Amino acid sequence: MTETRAGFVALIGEPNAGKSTLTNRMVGAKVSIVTHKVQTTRARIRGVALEGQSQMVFVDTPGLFRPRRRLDRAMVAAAWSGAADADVVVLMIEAHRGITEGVQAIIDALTERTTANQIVALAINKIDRVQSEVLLKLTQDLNEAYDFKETFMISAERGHGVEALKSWVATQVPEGPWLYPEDQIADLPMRMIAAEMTREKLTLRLHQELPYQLTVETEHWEERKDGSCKVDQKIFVMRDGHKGIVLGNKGETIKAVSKAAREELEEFLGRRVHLFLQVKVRPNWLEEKERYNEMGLNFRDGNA
Ligand SMILES: Nc1nc2c(ncn2[C@@H]2O[C@H](COP(=O)(O)OP(=O)(O)OP(=O)(O)O)[C@@H](O)[C@H]2O)c(=O)[nH]1
Repeated sequence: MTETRAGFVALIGEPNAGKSTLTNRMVGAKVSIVTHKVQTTRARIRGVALEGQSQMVFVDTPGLFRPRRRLDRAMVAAAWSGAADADVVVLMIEAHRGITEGVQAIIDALTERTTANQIVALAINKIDRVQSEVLLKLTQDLNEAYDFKETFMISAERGHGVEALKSWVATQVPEGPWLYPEDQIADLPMRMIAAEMTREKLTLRLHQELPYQLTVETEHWEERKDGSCKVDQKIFVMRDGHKGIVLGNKGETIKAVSKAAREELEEFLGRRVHLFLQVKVRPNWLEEKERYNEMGLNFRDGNA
């Protein structure tokens, strides 16, 4: 009864189906610190959601059906790998678009690409955009086309049906220990995650040169009316010489880092980001950082 459950959940669907919106809703504020650390493994982890004793790890299937005109077989095969490891696969469809060519292609591939152990469900999204008759007919047609274990009608944006879907998925992931310890999925303010992303890109770019001698802080986060956000970050280094290294020849290092971090943040948030990086020399940041960490720790423990 109190057995823990944990598993991988893949949301698949055509671009724009609402996968990011749904993930964000299900994961909520609990964005995962592992998100950007586990990316090098096969599937990219979008977030970890908890429901009761269940841990659901949402994996991304990047660019699954992007080639809209001609579905290049090799490309689709590669993209399916994210879904292949998932315990639960949720196909997301846009209600108002119905069974498009792309949706049909995914359904055709489902039988071949999924194994008997995998649970495949259907989520018809954007139900706010259609009449109920249309929805019922679509549900029927889709379930004739494929034997989905369960069908959900949702509006990821408005939140309708999302809780039902989440609770159901929680019961479908296999019994077993959690995949990520709870302290790794503690609430992390988005600012910290964004800073961590930039720090990681710097570390990757600079290799051994100064991995732990710099720190990144998000100073300002502004939500813009057009849906994008503006993020200002400061990179603190200990010496003038380090500043030069971080900037690189004609600023090329900082430019590359900024681009990589921005792209990752955009993908994570599912929207446009304007990222501004500034390098500052602050000889004592290491000690300050320790205090900061301590505060961060207290912040998390503060719930108790
Ligand atoms: N009307 C309506 N719009 C929605 C709903 N869910 C998502 N959207 C919108 O659909 C668009 C695409 O949503 P995303 O979540 O970015 O879709 P995605 O599947 O992650 O897209 P890719 O990243 O291109 O694969 C956004 O403009 C959302 O605001 C919904 O329930 N109703």
